Amino acid sequence: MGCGAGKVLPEASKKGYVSVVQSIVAFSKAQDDDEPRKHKEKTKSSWLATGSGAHHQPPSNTRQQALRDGQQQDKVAKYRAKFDPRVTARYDVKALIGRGSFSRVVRVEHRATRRPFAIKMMEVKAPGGREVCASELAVLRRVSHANVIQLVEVLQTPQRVYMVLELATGGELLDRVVTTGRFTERDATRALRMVLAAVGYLHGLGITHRDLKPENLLYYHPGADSRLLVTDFGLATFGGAGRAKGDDWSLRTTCGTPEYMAPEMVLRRPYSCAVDMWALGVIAYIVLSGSMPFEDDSRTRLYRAILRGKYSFRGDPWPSVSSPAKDFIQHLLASDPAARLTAEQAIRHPWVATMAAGSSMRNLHRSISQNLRQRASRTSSRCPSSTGGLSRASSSAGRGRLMSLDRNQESAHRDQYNDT
Ligand SMILES: Nc1ncnc2c1ncn2[C@@H]1O[C@H](COP(=O)(O)OP(=O)(O)OP(=O)(O)O)[C@@H](O)[C@H]1O
Repeated sequence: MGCGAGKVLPEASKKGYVSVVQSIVAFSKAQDDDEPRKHKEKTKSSWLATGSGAHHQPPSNTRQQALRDGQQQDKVAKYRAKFDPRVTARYDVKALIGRGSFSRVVRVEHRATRRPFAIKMMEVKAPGGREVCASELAVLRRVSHANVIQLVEVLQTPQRVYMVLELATGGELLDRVVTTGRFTERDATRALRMVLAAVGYLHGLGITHRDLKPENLLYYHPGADSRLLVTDFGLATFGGAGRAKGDDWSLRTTCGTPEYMAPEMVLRRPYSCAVDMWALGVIAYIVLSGSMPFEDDSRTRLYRAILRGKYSFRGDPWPSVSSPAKDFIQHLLASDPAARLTAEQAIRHPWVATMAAGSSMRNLHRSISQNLRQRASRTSSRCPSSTGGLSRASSSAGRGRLMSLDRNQESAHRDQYNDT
């Protein structure tokens, strides 16, 4: 999922939006370690770890556990030292949650209130960092919705921006699918309704997310009644969604994660917020089956499959999945963006609206988990450095998040894939 070399920057933040940020502290000077970051490393758990991942393995003895605890403490101390003292005066850094392409995310506690938060520290001096940060901030300052991660405060230095965010402790969407032991179409609709509510809200504000995928959907808390939150607005942009119907075709930058990219984006045609709805179709397919509708080691073949709209409902658990669920996916994975469901229409689709009334009791958990594990072991045998997770595995295979293709690659790219 990491943004590799060759990225083109997203649009800079737009002015004129009212900020929901409670306070902004602009620091005049800052300490900076400027440590070069060679690769993205995530330390949090993933659904894969229920099978073979290191993060979930039980300690073989207490000495090893103590060693691990010590290592974790060292890491926290290291991260704490990287934070500007004015930030640590306000927030106590408790644990490292993960790292993104331009960011480190830590769990913190507000010293005065003892309330927990996440701080996403972004390197604005890194190439591309300023733009990603500006996009994310522009969007986060504008939004306030139960299913969208909430920005609480922004602290900044010349080198870094510290976004204080509400803390999501419930794990990623697929973690929950795997760990609950029971997963039905009703559960899938429950999750998708929350995502659709968020996406409908964003599109209504004229915001296109452009990187919707299961890893960017986090549960607020571990309980069964938790809200699901859309996160990671680094590629989000204003435009393409002005009328919330996907008829504002003003976006052009090719970006996102290849497996989730809509055909019009693959073709580098002007696109709209309908690209988010395609990504939701991919997410729905994954959530119901544990497999990807479009997947290939070769980026060329992957894009061709996307352009052909070539996916199938073969193999487990598809025979057990209801026709309305498949119909829902088909209306999102519609090659013609104008024919694709909008968020508003998707939430009214009979499968979603009835919460899969006709098929809610079938337990799909076993097949989904099996497919996820099989995919993970296939990926890790091809690229042993993979730490697991759908996108992380993809990333190791060289198919992580893209910001854009170079302008001069544009026509060659279109010729290469537009052969269907
Ligand atoms: N508010 C939050 N609460 C809990 N965990 C979070 C929060 N925000 C981000 N994370 C986690 O922190 C990690 C890093 O997230 P971040 O958004 O910085 O990068 P990313 O999306 O993983 O990578 P990239 O920047 O390449 O897209 C992820 O594992 C993410 O799930």
